[in-house]
Amino acid sequence: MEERFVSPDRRLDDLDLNLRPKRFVEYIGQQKVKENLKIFIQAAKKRGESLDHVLLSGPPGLGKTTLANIIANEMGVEIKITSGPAIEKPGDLAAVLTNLKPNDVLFIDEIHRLNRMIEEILYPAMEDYALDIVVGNGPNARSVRLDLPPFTLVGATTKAGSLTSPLRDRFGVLSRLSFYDKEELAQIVIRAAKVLEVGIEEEGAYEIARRSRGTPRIANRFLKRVRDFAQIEGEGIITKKIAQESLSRLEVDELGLDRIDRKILSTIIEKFSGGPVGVSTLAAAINEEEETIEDVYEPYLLQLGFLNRTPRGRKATKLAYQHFNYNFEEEDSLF
Ligand SMILES: Nc1ncnc2c1ncn2[C@@H]1O[C@H](COP(=O)(O)OP(=O)(O)OP(=O)(O)O)[C@@H](O)[C@H]1O
Ligand SMILES: [Mg+2]
Repeated sequence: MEERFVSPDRRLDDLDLNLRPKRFVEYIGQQKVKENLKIFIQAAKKRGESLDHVLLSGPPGLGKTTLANIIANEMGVEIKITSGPAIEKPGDLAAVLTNLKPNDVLFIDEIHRLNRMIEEILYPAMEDYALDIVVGNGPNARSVRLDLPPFTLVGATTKAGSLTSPLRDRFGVLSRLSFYDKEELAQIVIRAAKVLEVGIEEEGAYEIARRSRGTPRIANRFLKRVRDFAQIEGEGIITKKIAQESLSRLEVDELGLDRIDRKILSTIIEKFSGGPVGVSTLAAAINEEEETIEDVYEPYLLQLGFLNRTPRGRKATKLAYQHFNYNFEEEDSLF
């Protein structure tokens, strides 16, 4: 299968766990989020308490899992990792909760995919560090309350809007990650190049940064491919020229858009006269999952100002027409 740099498939990255920053000093960017968390962590440690529950939201690959691990490291506690879809039965959650030690971090990835029944168990756990379980059945069934140690729930989601409000309200800290700017991404690439032990010129790092759609995961994936070109066809050092040539060969344009982005926009423009078109219709037209379009591709196209979300569907903007060399006709004015 063709390689997809934008893909949220995390298995690709797990091969390089050492690329993942372990402490705040190595975690580049997200200044506001970082500064706040640092203070909350210091204060919790000073009081000898657990950190308040933290919700991390933002598009794939911006560093939510990384940050969850850093929080545990900085607190000096252990992290237990699970995910919304992995917790199927109340017993699954009870097993995780009862294994926590005081002040530990419980990381629930894709927390918007928890089912309602599990959510209900989570509420008293988050609020009172208590687990209500039903023992016995039929007329003998009764509810027993078990005490849990104080702990920190760190939830991660690409869809903060899909969280139920009772769940969202139980988080004390809501941190929203945003796309990284070019300087930050260039720093991330330079740091990763050091870890991977490949030479890189600053201009080369910027060339990768510019095309990484504000996303560290994509920057690191590009870096690894460009490294191959540099080592086989170059002198082993990533220069601007090598970075440019290899990224064009990977069909990533100078804004970091790939074949799927181009397909999304050209379809809206050619087949749907620029939109509005509903995301399900669009997904069927280009043979992609609706969720992939919404979670993976759209956030960056919206950020670039190439796409508008309207109540009736997606519209391509003038900027998109211009970038892909289409003729843009202004909408008829009523006046
Ligand atoms: N601030 C950062 N500084 C340096 N590297 C980073 C930073 N954030 C993320 N990375 C790199 O990007 C990779 C992807 O980050 P991470 O897995 O934490 O993203 P995520 O937000 O959890 O994505 P998903 O929503 O798909 O789970 C990490 O393995 C790490 O190498
Ligand atoms: Mg993650």
